[in-house]
Amino acid sequence: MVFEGLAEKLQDTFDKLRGKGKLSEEDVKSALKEVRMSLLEADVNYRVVKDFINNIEERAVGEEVMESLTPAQQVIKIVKEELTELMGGEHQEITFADSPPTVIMLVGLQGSGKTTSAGKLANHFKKEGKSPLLVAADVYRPAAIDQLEQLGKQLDVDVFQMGDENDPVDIVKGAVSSARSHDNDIVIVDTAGRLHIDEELMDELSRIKGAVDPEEIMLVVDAMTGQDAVNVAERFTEQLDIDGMFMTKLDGDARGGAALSIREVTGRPIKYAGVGEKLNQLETFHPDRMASRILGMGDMLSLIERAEESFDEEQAKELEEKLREDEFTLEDFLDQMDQVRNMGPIDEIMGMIPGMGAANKLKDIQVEEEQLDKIQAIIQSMTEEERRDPDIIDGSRRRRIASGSGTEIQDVNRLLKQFRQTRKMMKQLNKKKDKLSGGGLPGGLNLPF
Ligand SMILES: Nc1nc2c(ncn2[C@@H]2O[C@H](COP(=O)(O)OP(=O)(O)OP(=O)(O)O)[C@@H](O)[C@H]2O)c(=O)[nH]1
Repeated sequence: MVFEGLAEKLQDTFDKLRGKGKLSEEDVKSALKEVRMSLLEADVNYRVVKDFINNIEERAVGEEVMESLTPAQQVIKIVKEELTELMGGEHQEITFADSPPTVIMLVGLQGSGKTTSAGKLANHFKKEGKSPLLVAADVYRPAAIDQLEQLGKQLDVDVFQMGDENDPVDIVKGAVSSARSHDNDIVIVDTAGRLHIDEELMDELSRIKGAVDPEEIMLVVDAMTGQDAVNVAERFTEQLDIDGMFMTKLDGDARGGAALSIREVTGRPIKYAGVGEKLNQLETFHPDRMASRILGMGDMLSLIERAEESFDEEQAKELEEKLREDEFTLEDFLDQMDQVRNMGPIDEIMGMIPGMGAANKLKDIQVEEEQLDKIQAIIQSMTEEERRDPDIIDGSRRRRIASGSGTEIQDVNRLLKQFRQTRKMMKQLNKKKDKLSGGGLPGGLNLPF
């Protein structure tokens, strides 16, 4: 889960503070000492931690907070505000061109996730109704061109390429004029990466920048590389004057050192985050929501957005219809489960629900994940007919399904019972909803478990 280790420690510190009632200056100072340690252990840049703690101390150790009715809450509120500020305050949008196309140039080291992120951005903008063009400007790694072509096919997005024998500057120029004539309003350029920053790479990127004057130079950095990512970002900012960052692999970053330091060190904000390998696993980066998640206060807005990225509008409508007509089958149950799992690991999803965030409450989630695997295996072991009409599943069929899925007969029984209850509940919920609003459940959020 994103920032799992850090979140757990900070939440422990604040739980202790909450338990105290009245706070002394000493209490606040010792809590801040713990916060400081946790941030350093999370690999946050030393200078950043120092300023951060000083700012909080200045605001928190004073009469106003100490004398308030809820001093612990006040301290936590200040920490949340400062964490938000640390990550850049308000979410920063990319700059769109007055007259399209908007050119987004993705830069970064090899393996940072540039090509995948280009695909994610194209998918994201397409869902917003735009018409993106992906540009293959990495001519040194022929596989990168193929990879982009594949992504384009998968997403049904246009790809511009001129093979690997042309100058990237000419390719990008060609792409921009092609976008103009084909009404592509966003051009996403996948540039070459190197293992290390070198003059040749920077020179090429500068030439592309000079030739097409992109609205947005976005550095793709890998969160898992911690302070190395921060150093890379510093160099790219100095040499190329980047506008913002796409931080990848945040899903695997339990510490959070790069995400928490990079804006303060470079002065450039994170605009998007990658939270998985799949193309819908992109998050618009909102510092306040991220701070809220770290402090265990949940993040419903990102959860809803993630659902919107993952759920297919058409499927949602179909499902709603089925629920209404009472035709919801185990097949649909399985589809829904797939879609929910598509949103990301269950612990991460749960962490976005207010009150569920406390990382220590999420320890059981691993078990939940196994439970979901089991359910999936059971349904997959049924025949099509059984999935459509579970009432025909008698004793001997149950035995067959259990052995086919490597589960116990009780597991099959439990699932069938749960399914019947869900169906009943959905029907009632739909009736109520109909009465209240004359409409069905909101698209895509009909979770059957
Ligand atoms: N878990 C996770 N993996 C990611 C994410 N973004 C990219 N990856 C993975 O990181 C690896 C490298 O991604 P690429 O997109 O090929 O990297 P690249 O920067 O284009 O590489 P070069 O073309 O060599 O410069 C792939 O295995 C991706 O699936 C992310 O947000 N989370």
